[in-house]
Amino acid sequence: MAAAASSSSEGAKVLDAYKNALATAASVSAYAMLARGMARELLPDELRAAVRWGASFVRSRLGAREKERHTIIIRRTMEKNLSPYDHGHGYGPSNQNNLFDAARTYLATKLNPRTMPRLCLSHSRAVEHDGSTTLRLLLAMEEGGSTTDDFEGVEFHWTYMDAGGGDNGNRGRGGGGSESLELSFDAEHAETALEKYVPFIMSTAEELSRQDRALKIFLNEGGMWQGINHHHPASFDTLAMDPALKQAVLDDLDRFLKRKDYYQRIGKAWKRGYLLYGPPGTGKSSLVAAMANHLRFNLYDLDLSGVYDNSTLQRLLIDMSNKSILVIEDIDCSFDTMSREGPKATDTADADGDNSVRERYEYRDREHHMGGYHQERKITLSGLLNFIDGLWSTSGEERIIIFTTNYKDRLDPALLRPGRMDMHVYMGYCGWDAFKTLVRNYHLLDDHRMFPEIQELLAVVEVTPAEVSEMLLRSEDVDVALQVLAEFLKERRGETKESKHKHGVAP
Ligand SMILES: Nc1ncnc2c1ncn2[C@@H]1O[C@H](COP(=O)(O)OP(=O)(O)OP(=O)(O)O)[C@@H](O)[C@H]1O
Repeated sequence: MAAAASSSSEGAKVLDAYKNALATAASVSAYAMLARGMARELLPDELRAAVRWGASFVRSRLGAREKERHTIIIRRTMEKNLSPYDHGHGYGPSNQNNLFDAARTYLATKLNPRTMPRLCLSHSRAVEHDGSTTLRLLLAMEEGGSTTDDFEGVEFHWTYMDAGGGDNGNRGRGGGGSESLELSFDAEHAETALEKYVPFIMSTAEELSRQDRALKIFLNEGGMWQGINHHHPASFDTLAMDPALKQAVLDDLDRFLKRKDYYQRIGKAWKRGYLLYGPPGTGKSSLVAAMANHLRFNLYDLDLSGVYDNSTLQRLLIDMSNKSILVIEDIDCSFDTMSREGPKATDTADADGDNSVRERYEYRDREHHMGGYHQERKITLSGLLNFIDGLWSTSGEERIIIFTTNYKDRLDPALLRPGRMDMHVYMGYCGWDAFKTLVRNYHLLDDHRMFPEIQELLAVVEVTPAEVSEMLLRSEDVDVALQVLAEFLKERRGETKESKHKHGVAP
């Protein structure tokens, strides 16, 4: 009985001790919570940081050692003495840290408004290389906000800090000196961060800005470029042309974009030349627009009749921005085939005393009436080609030059020489594949009972995509439109037969 009493009092003691321990634990955690709350309210930032450091130090001594972390601070503006462009003029746009802008543009694609409860949204006006502006909507983190990005299996942690307090995204360029982005990662990944991740951010941001940019077309007037917005709807999807050729052009453009290092390594100007040829109305201009839209490059449409000497041409070429396309349409009309070189004394008349050669040179040297006075036209094709080769090999990147012509056989051999134009693209009459693209564009149609008849007709009739487009647009009713097209093709077939018969050609 005594034993039983003693064991029950032992049990009560154990229970009491357990209860006490529980009460102590509860009050410790309550105090800890209370202390954390008070510390948040009362302690200054520096002291809180010191306490955090102390806690992490104790943790690292007591528990498993934490991995060492590194942090890179990317400030919005560079320190005065760090800016390579600052020559003591104080802060200005030259102090803008491009990496900050690039990181913000990149991070905007990583922020998810569905999962992140607080984000900033700004509508900013970005200034492009050519001085034009583009409006951009940008999501950004608010002060103290953070996000994690996974790159090649490594976690990169981003935090946005603003010692000046908020107002994210509404500052003018050069303002916001207290803003920064902090990039932290495990120390062992420092190399990946600097050598891969940061360059990846820069190139991704550049690509994103390129996609955003409003395109422009510049025309030369009075020796200067005048730009207007370029909203041509042509795309490689809507372009009616041989599918294999279309793919080859697309692949060539994409390869060109990716080859900066390659061009640098082989010491060649980062440029590419295309010669587009074919009858009128086969889509050469449409292809130029599709290329500009695909690359998001501005177009510079050079009208050589407005360029009177090589120095004007040189200025125009120098004034072009990078990532642009220079187009010279109907190149066969811009130069006489013999005007490539200057006239030599012996060339002024040919062996028979015929003056035709001289006359042809005179095309080049003919005086042009310009604004009330006469000026000699001195621009030559060799001048043009040399300027382009020379200038672009020393300045300018990602340049494309496109010549178009309806008559390739009339072109100067200098232009057709291998290596001069990288790709010759023939834009031909409307074939079956091109027709299917057009009918899909205009009538959202992939099949129709009249297709076999039209396919047969297209195999024997020379008709341009422009003519087919016109017939397809005659009616919104696809049955009527296809009927109109079939009639047109039959008529053209009849004309062709008649003409062959007249000229004694076997049909
Ligand atoms: N291959 C094509 N794909 C889609 N549409 C085309 C094509 N070819 C012509 N078109 C239509 O015809 C119109 C005129 O074509 P475009 O100006 O591109 O031809 P072009 O070959 O440049 O003619 P030109 O030699 O007379 O300048 C275009 O606006 C477009 O609507």
